[in-house]
Amino acid sequence: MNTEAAPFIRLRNVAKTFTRDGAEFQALSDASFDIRAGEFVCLVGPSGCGKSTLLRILAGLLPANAGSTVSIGSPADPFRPGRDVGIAFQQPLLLKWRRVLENVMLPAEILGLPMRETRERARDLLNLVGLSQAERKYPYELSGGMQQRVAIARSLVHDPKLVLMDEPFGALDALTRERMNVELLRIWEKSGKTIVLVTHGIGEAVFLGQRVVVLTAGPARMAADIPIELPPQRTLELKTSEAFGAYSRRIYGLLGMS
Ligand SMILES: Nc1ncnc2c1ncn2[C@@H]1O[C@H](COP(=O)(O)OP(=O)(O)OP(=O)(O)O)[C@@H](O)[C@H]1O
Repeated sequence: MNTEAAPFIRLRNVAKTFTRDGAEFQALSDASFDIRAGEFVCLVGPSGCGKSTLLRILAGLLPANAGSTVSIGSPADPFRPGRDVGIAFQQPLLLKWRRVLENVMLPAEILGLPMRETRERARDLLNLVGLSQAERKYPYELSGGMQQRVAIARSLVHDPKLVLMDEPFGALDALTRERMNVELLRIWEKSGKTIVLVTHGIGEAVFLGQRVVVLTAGPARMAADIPIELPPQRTLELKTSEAFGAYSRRIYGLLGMS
């Protein structure tokens, strides 16, 4: 008997074809990998290789081609895409007329979850992202990094099983981005969520991911699924280590950049 727990997400031969100007266009082909519950997986690859397409398939926003297997959750604990997914994008997309706390509460409000518990949870999350002093501020009063922290708190407020992040730090300056990477790992450890994060940054993927899935363009396909065996306590010094450099070089090589 197989005693190993079934993965939380199972992808087999996932492909997506779009029709453009009357012709078929392959945006993603043959993505096959598993994600365990609580794992942090990064998807890395050049522009147009199908990263966001894969994220949209995981979010249940886009159907994959026939023949693809996308299985999330289990029959005993079925996955409900609208309810169980939290999303953070490159732009924080906060509502400018709502205060920080009210922005964080929004997904739970839309889902009709109880307000009192939601407010408490939103406060806990603002504390987790280091913004408990800012709950009554408006988005324009916050820096870009602070706004992105609000967006991360918002993605967690309805207690989703899966958090999908599409270049969440792409709009931030390099130093804030590095700081947010460390913060995100801390938030992930505390929240125990399964996170799938899309990035163009090879260093960012190696630093954050327990695994890095490499996608290539022209044609779009999955090139590798690499376990990152670096110490669990990831500090910025790690980025100068030999092991970190070796993982990064391997991914640059897969992307034809070395
Ligand atoms: N709805 C759609 N209809 C037609 N083509 C699409 C659609 N969505 C995406 N594409 C195309 O599929 C390809 C993959 O797009 P996708 O956004 O997944 O790439 P990406 O790797 O996330 O790129 P980037 O890093 O630039 O965001 C692109 O060529 C894109 O133009």
